Amino acid sequence: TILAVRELDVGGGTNDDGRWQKMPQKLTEAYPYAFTVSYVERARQHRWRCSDVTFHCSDGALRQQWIQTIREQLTALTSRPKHLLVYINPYGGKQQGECIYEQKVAPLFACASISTDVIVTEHANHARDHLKTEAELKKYDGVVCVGGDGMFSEIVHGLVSRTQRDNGVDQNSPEEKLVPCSLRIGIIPAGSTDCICYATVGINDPVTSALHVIVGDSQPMDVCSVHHNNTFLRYSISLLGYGFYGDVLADSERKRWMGPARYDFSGFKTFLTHHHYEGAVSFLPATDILGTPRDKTRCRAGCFICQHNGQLPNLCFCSIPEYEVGWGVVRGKFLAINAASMSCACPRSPMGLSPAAHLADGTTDLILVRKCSRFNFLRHLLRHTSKDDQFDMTFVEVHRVRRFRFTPRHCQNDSELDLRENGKQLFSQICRDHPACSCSPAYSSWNCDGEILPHAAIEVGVHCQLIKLFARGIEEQPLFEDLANPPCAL
Ligand SMILES: CCCCCCCCCCCCC/C=C/[C@@H](O)[C@H](CO)NC(=O)CCCCCCCCCCCCCCC
Ligand SMILES: Nc1ncnc2c1ncn2[C@@H]1O[C@H](COP(=O)(O)OP(=O)(O)OP(=O)(O)O)[C@@H](O)[C@H]1O
Ligand SMILES: [Ca+2]
Repeated sequence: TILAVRELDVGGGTNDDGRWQKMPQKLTEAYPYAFTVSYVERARQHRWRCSDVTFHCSDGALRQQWIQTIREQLTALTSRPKHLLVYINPYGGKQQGECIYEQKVAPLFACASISTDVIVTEHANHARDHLKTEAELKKYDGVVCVGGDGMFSEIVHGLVSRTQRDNGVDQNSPEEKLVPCSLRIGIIPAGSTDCICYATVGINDPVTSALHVIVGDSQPMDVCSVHHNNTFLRYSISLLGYGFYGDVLADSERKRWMGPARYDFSGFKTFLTHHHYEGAVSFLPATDILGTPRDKTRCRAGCFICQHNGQLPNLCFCSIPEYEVGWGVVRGKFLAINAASMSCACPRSPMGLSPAAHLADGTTDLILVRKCSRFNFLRHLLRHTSKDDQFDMTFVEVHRVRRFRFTPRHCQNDSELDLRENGKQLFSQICRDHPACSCSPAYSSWNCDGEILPHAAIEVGVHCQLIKLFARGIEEQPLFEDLANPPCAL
């Protein structure tokens, strides 16, 4: 794939790649007109690199003809962005955002003749609010964020809210069908988890992501809307987790100074605390789709399942009252309730929370981990780091759903609570106020893509392919990697 072409001044010796100098002087005298073509070269583990190849010719007009023809071909590729709006979070991950952008990404955008407006954010939600109200979106072919999953989430909230407002859609109604965003989003990874980038590109590497932006890739993605009592709370793209992942996040927020290691520290602490939470999960299973959460097939570039399911009518956002038919309910005590709308693969767990989940199939995988021993929970967690099936355990169940609701036990109808239960509720409240007590507190928090939600009772619906990323999904690794990388791939 060609990225750019430029003239090379052979006589003046100004070129810096040193390649032509290796040619015998006689040859450079005979072919003094040179031009350089930059192209994408695939490296190991889904990495892409920019490589150059220089061509020499004997006459200047011929060189101009080559350059002009290649430039015309490149301009004709309408999927490639020409103007981008870039937001950089200077405080994400290891605080390298600005440096990564200036050193690795900006030169590539310049080489591909992409113009950029760059905003270094000054506070949290700066990017979100700028997109929501001020940004002149008509000027751009896409929005790029430099940061982690939190920064990506800001961009999604800004763009989705803006699109709904521009189209007169009320975000507060959980039944409303949302209007898809037209601008694509690029992520230059510079965060702590980078799970969106990892699961859509296959690696968290800034140069690879920049090249996917330049070649104009497009990957649709599902977005979950989260409501509480007919009030909009947030959107989620990767993980909604109550219990374990909620508690890990709540604890780790107090340890931001530790950087990315805070998740391991809080993970270990939360694992030892071993709290469980009681409640009811009701859900609308996706029955009309291809694929299940226990499949061996994975969502990969050009995924057939996403294409197929993406075309199905999504009955949960229309006014057919019968959609209530077929809801399932599970009540009990849970260590974790997770909804993974995509695999959530990341360096910590290369297969992810739900390895067979799809990026754009209009569903989320609802994973219910019931109360069990610490030993069994550890076995379950450990399976996330290997190829073993984390769902093949008696205390774990998984459903592929279009919608779900969670009601913590102490929030349920008074009529459902008998006297004895009311007594327990009071007891739990006391426990919440006195953390030294060894029983579990009544409520956990929801971890919504790395943000804590203010309510435990929520209602969630999946909006199929609401946004698009500058990515193409993970490409299948070729059987013989070296054959896929011949030395002079143009
Ligand atoms: C024994 C090792 C087991 C390892 C099991 C690891 C499973 C990890 C699955 C990670 C899934 C991440 C999903 C991504 C969520 C993002 O939207 C969000 C924003 O960036 N990240 C987090 O909330 C950040 C969440 C980070 C969660 C980290 C959990 C670490 C668990 C460590 C448990 C240690 C137990 C050790 C017992 C000896
Ligand atoms: N200028 C800023 N100052 C402070 N916070 C910011 C600024 N810009 C963005 N943020 C906030 O910082 C939070 C974390 O950012 P980001 O996602 O880039 O990194 P991270 O948390 O280290 O990575 P991850 O989300 O992958 O774990 C985001 O929620 C974002 O809202
Ligand atoms: Ca999905």
